[in-house]
Amino acid sequence: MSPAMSLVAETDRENELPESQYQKGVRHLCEKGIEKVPTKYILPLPERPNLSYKSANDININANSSSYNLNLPIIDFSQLQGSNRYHVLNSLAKACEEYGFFQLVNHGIPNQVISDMFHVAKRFFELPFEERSKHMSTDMRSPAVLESLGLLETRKGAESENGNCGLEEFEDGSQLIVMNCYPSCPEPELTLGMAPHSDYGFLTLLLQDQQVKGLQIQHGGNWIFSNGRYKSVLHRVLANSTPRISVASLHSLPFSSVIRPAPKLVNGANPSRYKATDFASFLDYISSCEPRQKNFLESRKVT
Ligand SMILES: O=C(O)CCC(=O)C(=O)O
Ligand SMILES: [Fe+2]
Repeated sequence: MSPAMSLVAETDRENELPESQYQKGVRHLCEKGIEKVPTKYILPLPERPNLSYKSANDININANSSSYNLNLPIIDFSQLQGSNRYHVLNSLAKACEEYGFFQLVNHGIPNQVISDMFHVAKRFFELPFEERSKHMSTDMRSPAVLESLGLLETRKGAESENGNCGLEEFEDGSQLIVMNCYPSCPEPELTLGMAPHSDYGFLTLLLQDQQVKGLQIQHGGNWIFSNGRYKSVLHRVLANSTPRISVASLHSLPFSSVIRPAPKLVNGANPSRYKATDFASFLDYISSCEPRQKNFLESRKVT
């Protein structure tokens, strides 16, 4: 679409809704039967997904690979306990360093549990707005928080008394389950399902819709805990004319922990590249309007 044509598309929007309707979330807007993407969600041209041409920096992640898709490293979880452990651990480290993403197979989670999870998420999002909105809260410590897009269920472990950044701290760490609902979008080429962001924390396990694709990752971004060795990669989700649900389980240290590069990875030759940070700073950052590319880690870089 040429810039002139896009200008016409952006100014020719009828039936814009009152601001109060937007605060009720995108799913609510879609339930109202919108036929065009409201102006406030239309992205400037350079930030829109180019659905016919994928930039070399964008990598689509989905179950059935197409010509644009990168072959993601595959980690066989069942082999982690066997004689192949050393090899699998090496592949895991390489995947985290090179891509910041991998596909986990033979994880042992029963198919029934996975389909129940999707079923529960779907049932929740199908509830009337009045029911869903009972869970609306900005307090991340409440057991369930409804944001405009998804439902977060938070579980906070006991605080660790150990101040170092060893893996044992994760045993008492925090888990956040995010159920994302991407309703059918009338004009997927004008917007995104989820803006570019990097996840906070140690590891995100993502359960994706097998039928509807949308997740894209970009090369770049660094993860604070590893002092830049393992990446918390920038990723985004395309809008789609078919509704999509995903469930992300974010595993991290206790919410109150201060996170900094692991002392073992910092020395004279490799000085700390990131400022210490905590979960509250992350929440402040992602709820701020700028910048659009929400790479929290970049914002914590020592300049
Ligand atoms: O929906 C997806 O595939 C990704 C969701 C995501 O990036 C997130 O919840 O942080
Ligand atoms: Fe994410």
